[in-house]
Amino acid sequence: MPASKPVIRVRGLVTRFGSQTVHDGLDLDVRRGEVLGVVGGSGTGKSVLLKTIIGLNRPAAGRIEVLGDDTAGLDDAGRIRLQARWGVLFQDGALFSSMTVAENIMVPLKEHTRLDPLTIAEVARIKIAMTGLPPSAGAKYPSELSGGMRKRAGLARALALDPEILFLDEPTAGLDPIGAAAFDELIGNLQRSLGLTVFMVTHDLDSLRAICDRIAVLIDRRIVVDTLDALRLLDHPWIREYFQGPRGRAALDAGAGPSGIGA
Ligand SMILES: Nc1ncnc2c1ncn2[C@@H]1O[C@H](COP(=O)(O)OP(=O)(O)OP(=O)(O)O)[C@@H](O)[C@H]1O
Repeated sequence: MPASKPVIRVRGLVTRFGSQTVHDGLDLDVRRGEVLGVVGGSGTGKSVLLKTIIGLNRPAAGRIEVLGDDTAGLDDAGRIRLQARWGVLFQDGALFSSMTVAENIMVPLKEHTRLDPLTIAEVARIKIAMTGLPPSAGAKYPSELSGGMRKRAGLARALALDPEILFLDEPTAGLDPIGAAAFDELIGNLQRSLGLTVFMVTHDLDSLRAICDRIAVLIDRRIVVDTLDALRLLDHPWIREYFQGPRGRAALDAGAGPSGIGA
């Protein structure tokens, strides 16, 4: 794929639930290797956008291309092949509670590869180590882990198939500030070392500053996307309140932006 072609390309997206229109002609390009933070007021359709891009929600209109494939035009086999090229971490980790962490990580490997059981177990061990969990976490059930460890386990499962794109839905929600900062650092390190493209829905201003190259703001059922510094200058009431309010200023003035690829 040429470097200029976006990894995710959304055009004219319309999403409706009954009479409620959540997205109305939304356009978005996500560039290869960037960390895109998706923000917006509560109920503006951030999670629905993520779910629509990964095919869990059917749009009313519009076109979504992921890694060059028009997602609406895929047959079952094509969809399964594409799904193997992304990983998703939902807010609560979405782990299977009846399986150990290692077994959770093995699920996509068993579904999408023909690796032998010993290799699958070895890959699970590697993913556990990559996400900063102790080796002993592999044999534990999700209920035996802290919230932060559960997120790491969910991340390990999302990375099981060495995806090109990582979708994160509020990855630091529910973590204390130290846990959240450590998780941001982990995502940033993994993104750089693995060359991931990251689509991250978040409310966390610290995460935006720490690891996002660009920010997509859901406003008026569409998206405005730019660097943090450029967005902060925009004269829109929600953006002003979000970035220039006391919490925004405290978080964003605490340090410079990431040294990522920028706009
Ligand atoms: N399956 C569904 N059926 C009907 N309405 C839905 C469904 N999923 C989402 N919605 C509605 O779509 C809107 C956008 O929801 P979404 O979860 O994307 O918001 P969000 O921006 O992620 O909000 P928050 O920041 O509060 O999590 C909301 O009004 C929600 O009630």
